Amino acid sequence: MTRVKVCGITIVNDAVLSAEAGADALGFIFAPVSRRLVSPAVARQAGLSVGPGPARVGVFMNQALDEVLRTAEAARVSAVQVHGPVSSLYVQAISGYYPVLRVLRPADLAAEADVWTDVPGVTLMLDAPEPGGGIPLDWAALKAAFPRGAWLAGGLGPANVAEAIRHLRPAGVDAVSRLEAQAGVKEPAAVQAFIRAAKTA
Ligand SMILES: O=C(O)c1ccccc1N[C@@H]1O[C@H](COP(=O)(O)O)[C@@H](O)[C@H]1O
Repeated sequence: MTRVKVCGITIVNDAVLSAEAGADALGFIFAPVSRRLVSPAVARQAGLSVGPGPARVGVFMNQALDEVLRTAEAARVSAVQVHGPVSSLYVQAISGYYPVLRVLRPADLAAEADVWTDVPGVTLMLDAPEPGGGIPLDWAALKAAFPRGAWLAGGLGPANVAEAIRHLRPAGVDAVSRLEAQAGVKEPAAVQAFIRAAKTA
């Protein structure tokens, strides 16, 4: 069954409702550019409030390695998601401490996907060039190159996630924009419908 990540949690109660709806992972964005920026303290409290079930993923973009590790520790996340043009050494360093979701854009696939094939602790995720922008990828065009075991993000929501899964059979799906009432605030019905649609696809 496809695993489901609900990203951009900024409120403890949104973590609880996502976990109750069946989310396998919750995303906490620590990239300062994001409209869904959350503090490590709130992320930590949210993690404590959902019990041992869902993974807690810290999301970073173009941030220094020591900042990533310090923030992840303070927030007590269980995995780290890495966006941006960082080196493989940077990703490998983080994977010594946390399972990593390494996010690539379709344009990066040819150069970078093979680097991470069968590397323990690193899982690929395909996302649109503008993370958190709500723009879907061209699933049909990606089909031939989509790496086995990779996750999919980019403009996914209740209305299109089943179709995306049918095209690419990702190991997991991830969404933000289409699950929100406003930036950083979840729309409970959308979260529930997204998880239901992904799990039954
Ligand atoms: O959502 C953000 O603000 C964000 C900022 C910086 C890095 C990642 C961010 N979000 C990631 O965007 C994708 C999906 O977004 P959407 O569903 O297309 O809106 C997902 O990987 C989030 O973790």
